[in-house]
Amino acid sequence: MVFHQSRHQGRRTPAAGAPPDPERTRFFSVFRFSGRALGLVWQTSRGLTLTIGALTLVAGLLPAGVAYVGKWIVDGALAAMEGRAEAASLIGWIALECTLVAALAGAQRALDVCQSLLRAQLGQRVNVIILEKALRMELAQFEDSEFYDRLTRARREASSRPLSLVMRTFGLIQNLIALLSYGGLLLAFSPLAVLVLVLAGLPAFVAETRFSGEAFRLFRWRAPETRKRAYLEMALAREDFAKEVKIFDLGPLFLQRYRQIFNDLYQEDRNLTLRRGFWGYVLGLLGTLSLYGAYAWIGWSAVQGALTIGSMTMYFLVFKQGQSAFSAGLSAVGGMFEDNLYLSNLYEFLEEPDALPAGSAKVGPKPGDGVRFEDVWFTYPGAGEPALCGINLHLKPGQKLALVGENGSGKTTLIKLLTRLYEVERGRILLDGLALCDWDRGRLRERIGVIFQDFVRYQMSVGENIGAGDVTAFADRDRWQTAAERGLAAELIDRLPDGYDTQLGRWFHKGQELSGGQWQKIAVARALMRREADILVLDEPTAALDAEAEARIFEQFREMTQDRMAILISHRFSTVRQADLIVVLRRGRVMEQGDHATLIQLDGDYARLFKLQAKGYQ
Ligand SMILES: Nc1ncnc2c1ncn2[C@@H]1O[C@H](COP(=O)(O)OP(=O)(O)OP(=O)(O)O)[C@@H](O)[C@H]1O
Repeated sequence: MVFHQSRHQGRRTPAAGAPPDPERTRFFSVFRFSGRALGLVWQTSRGLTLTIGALTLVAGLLPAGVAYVGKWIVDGALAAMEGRAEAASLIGWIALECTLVAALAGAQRALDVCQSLLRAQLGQRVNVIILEKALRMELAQFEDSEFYDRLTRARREASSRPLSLVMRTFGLIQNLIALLSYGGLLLAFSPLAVLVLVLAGLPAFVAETRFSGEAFRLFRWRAPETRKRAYLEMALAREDFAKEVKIFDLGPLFLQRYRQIFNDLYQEDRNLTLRRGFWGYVLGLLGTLSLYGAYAWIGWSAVQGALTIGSMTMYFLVFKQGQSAFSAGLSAVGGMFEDNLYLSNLYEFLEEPDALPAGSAKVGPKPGDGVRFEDVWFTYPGAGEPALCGINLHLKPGQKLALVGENGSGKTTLIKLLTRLYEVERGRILLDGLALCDWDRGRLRERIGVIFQDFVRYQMSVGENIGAGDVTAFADRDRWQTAAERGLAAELIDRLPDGYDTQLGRWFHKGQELSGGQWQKIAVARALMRREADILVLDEPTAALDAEAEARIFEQFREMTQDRMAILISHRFSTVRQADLIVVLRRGRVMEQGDHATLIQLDGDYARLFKLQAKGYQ
């Protein structure tokens, strides 16, 4: 964890007199996502999208109708009071008004219902799109913290934003329709009144748009802080951290950092919220002033006899509602701007390049040639030094290779390249005479069974933990059993309360925790699920096993892999010495290679380390 780094690093704070803010020039371009969001919603549910469209139209038109009928009711009542008309004629207008209001309420409620249904479907759809994309990406991308931020940002907000954008678009249309119909009514009074209505709402809109852009920039800048906070929350609240956090009494320190990050973020939030609130109020006042100005004007016209009382009440209502429709429309535009900004995160993530395309070969030109590393170089993204430098190796079918070397010498990296989790930077790795990148990805995976030292402890049943080694037999109980027996896990599984159905881990109800060595046995069984694999790789799988279990596993392993290739990474020389080929790595280079006898004779690194360990047992 690196916390000392300044949180303002890499930020662009707009300075006075600075060249045009790129964020601002992006103001209009961000609207490019509106179409894509609409497309997404349309593909999610055409029926719901169409229904929402129709309801929007109805809900937009009805309010003006309500205002208009209101005028007839007031005028009718006045005429009846003055004896100019029958009071009974009012009933028809009132019934119509009642119907219109009921229809409007119905349309609004139906809109809410459709929106809820669409929200659930769309949230799921966007999450699936994000996860599918994540599956297509390279491991290296996951290890890049900026990529991880993009993924987190996309996941955090993007599932709700497309719907929000579409609902706001519909809301905007609804308000525009309402506004046009109000405008139509108000025009009969005075075109100037329409202009006042429009102008009074503009400043609030400009301010709102500005603030929402600012809120978005805060959101983006904060991704690293948010990640740190999430990490600290995890370290403080998760069971697998609890042991160390308690023993080392790290809780108060972590909590203090957690608070500090919040305080920094809160300062910025508070600032923005206060400014937003202040300007919202001041500019909103302008609207209130124009409303009462218009009331005075309309009232004065009625007093002058230019308007009937019914028309006066209608214009009052129309102006008031027109104003709220206008500001609702404008804030919908502001919200759309914000939604677009957030959606740009989603599309930015989705536009990340996929993993490099693989070839389609299912067999190589030299079957039986085994694995060759030819002058292989590799540097981790962002690392100063290469992790592997000019590796040359040849492993033939039936041969067992042991990789030894100090920590960080490149053993695991070599396996990651062999399994194509990373691409070689220079040189090539050949299987049966064909470069790995030309192999069909699925075929390559079938041929290699691997278990890494940091294997995953799936919070699933024991059987599924083993079955994960071969998805085609994920639920095949016979295969679980065979693999478990070979991995020496069968005995421990039999002692578990529900055998292969025992839930492992502590996340779920009745979860059973295993010891480190027991988990390793399960992991070894997982690697042994790959019956078809002719290259088996065990990256320090036995570090937590007792000596007897280790010896038995390797015996099994040798038997199983008689005609296959096996690669073993281990710091235990008692196991390593049995390999046909031992490769000693140091700082990414092959220092020595040969079998045990040759290397002992060479009297180099291997011989020194071997003797050191042997001495420990004397
Ligand atoms: N994901 C990564 N990103 C950047 N550098 C890495 C990454 N993984 C390993 N390295 C670096 O690459 C070098 C080789 O690491 P590797 O994991 O291959 O060592 P190893 O020989 O397997 O070590 P160990 O015996 O400790 O498991 C190390 O210097 C390490 O710091």
